[in-house]
Amino acid sequence: MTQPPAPLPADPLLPVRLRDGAVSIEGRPVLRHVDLTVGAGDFVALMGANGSGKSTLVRALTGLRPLTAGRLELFGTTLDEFRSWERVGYVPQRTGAGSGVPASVWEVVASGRLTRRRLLRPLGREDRAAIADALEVVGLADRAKEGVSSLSGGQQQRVLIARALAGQPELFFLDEPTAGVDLPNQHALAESLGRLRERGATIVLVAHELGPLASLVDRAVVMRDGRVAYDGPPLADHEVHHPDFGEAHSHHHTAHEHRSRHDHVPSVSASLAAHDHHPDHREGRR
Ligand SMILES: Nc1ncnc2c1ncn2[C@@H]1O[C@H](COP(=O)(O)OP(=O)(O)OP(=O)(O)O)[C@@H](O)[C@H]1O
Repeated sequence: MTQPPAPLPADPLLPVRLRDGAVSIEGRPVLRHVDLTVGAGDFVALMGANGSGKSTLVRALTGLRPLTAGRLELFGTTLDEFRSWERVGYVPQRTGAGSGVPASVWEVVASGRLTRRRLLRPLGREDRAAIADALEVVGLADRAKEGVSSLSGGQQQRVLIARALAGQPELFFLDEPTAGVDLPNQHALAESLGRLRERGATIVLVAHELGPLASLVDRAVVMRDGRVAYDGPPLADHEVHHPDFGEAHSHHHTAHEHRSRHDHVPSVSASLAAHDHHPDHREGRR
């Protein structure tokens, strides 16, 4: 008989703590026995093959997909009781963000301010400043008036990030922000995320390959078949996709262990480090 996990003392300093999490979809187990702790200021990459459960895990961590078992706490509060959603930003997988939507870049980013605004109040000075700042961070301040659909895929991705940013969350989840994004825009994205990280944000993102993000990531969590197969310093992209990859690499850390490991150097081949990028290479920059 399996015992439910005993609750640990709440730790409001931990943005995410999932213990023995499971998700079943239509009776099929998609996540099993997932333990994941994310400390304040961590930059975690969720990696793994297609269908390994990365997106489902992110949805579970944002409360969008209910856990069928386990215990999830955000900032030390169990999901059932958690109300501070303004502290959490979520950038879903891009599905043609602007296609057919006649909204301007500014409008889309302003919509991310809704969680902070009081109901039916017009945007105040603080709201406008947060929107302008978010556009600045993603390098699209000069495109604010343009229609989202006129932007490239990579720029649309940055609009979505700015929308989440406008709400000034402390914890960001991004699902495959670099998917379908060309290399110059991946660099621009890495720069934006680097700025967020400098501000002390906690970032959890799904990535197939790290590319220009490699120099930012301080921990990789590799999913395999609905389980965490590896949790530790980033691996080179070819290691993650190696067919022999599996339990032998498993290396779970407790919150305490993790906090003491902040100074390790990512072992990823970071040949495309963000700082090598010249701003003129940014797509759409004028
Ligand atoms: N809404 C759904 N209905 C049915 N099955 C689903 C649903 N969402 C996910 N699954 C299944 O759960 C498994 C994990 O999917 P998930 O999207 O989490 O994987 P992933 O690692 O994010 O994959 P990808 O890299 O392709 O996005 C897959 O087998 C998928 O088919």
